[in-house]
Amino acid sequence: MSSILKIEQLSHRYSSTWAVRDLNIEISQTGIVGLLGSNGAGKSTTMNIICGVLNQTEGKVTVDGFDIREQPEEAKKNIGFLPQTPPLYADFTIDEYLHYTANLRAMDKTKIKAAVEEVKEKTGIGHFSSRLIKNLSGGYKQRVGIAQALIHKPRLVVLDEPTNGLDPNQLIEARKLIKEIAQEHAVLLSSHILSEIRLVCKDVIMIEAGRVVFADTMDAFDNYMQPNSLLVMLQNMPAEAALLAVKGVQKVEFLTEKQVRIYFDGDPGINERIVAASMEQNWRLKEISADKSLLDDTFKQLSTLSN
Ligand SMILES: Nc1ncnc2c1ncn2[C@@H]1O[C@H](COP(=O)(O)OP(=O)(O)OP(=O)(O)O)[C@@H](O)[C@H]1O
Repeated sequence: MSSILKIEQLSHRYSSTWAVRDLNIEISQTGIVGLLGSNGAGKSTTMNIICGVLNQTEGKVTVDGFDIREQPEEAKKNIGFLPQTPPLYADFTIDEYLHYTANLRAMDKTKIKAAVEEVKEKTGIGHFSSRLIKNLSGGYKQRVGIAQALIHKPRLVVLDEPTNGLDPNQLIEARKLIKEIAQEHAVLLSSHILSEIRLVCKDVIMIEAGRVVFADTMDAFDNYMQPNSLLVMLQNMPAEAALLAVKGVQKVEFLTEKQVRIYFDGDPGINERIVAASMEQNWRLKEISADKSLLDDTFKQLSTLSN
């Protein structure tokens, strides 16, 4: 399969500080790839370079085989971009705006009308066609932003923090829409929120201080990010001191009569030691599992450490 996006040895410097260093990324199929990183990690810089908004200091980016710097017009035919602040015109209606963006994309004039209808249908904004953009809710403005990124049917759709600032209902709708889009397009989506990336992405690229620190499937990421707490169900709950006596246990938090959260030092041998202690002291262990609910915190700690 031909590569949709290929980034080779990409580096970018703003005056004296490097925002991106030696980045290599390849996307060859539809689906959603998450670009995860804390604030200032280099996500927007990378996306702006991919989309030809910013010229890189070093390295090469090709989209659908075209170099974004050397053949920008060809490359941009296959890029749809939703920047962090959507480029909307408040005094345009949805229809006016989408016709305008289609013209900016130098689309074949005879195809624009049908393309506008199709993208409105896809993003669920058809019923607001003649409403001014300034009178739309945040969630609908975001949809219009996504619609302009899709209008020319690019192979690659780049969404910079698309779920930022949405309320819980809008979030659910936006995730659903992005998943639908990913059936036909390769989507690169950035976020600084791990749980957000987990909800929508199959693959994740984590960057910190401009460098890739992890790139694989979301499942592999969960294994890489070993949580340092466990959820343990015990029929005969012991006293705190008995749990703290198990080697590696640093803190315990009783959640219910039978469930306890155990914080440990990161040594994976903890499971076996808890099982052994339970057998010896008749705690009647029912279940022991990695505590994924705190992974967001682990991610925050990891990203602070690498800064
Ligand atoms: N125009 C600029 N001039 C100078 N430095 C910049 C500029 N834009 C970004 N930076 C710096 O480059 C680094 C990467 O920024 P970037 O915006 O790419 O990160 P990010 O991961 O997108 O973070 P955020 O989510 O906060 O936008 C940061 O240290 C930032 O301060």
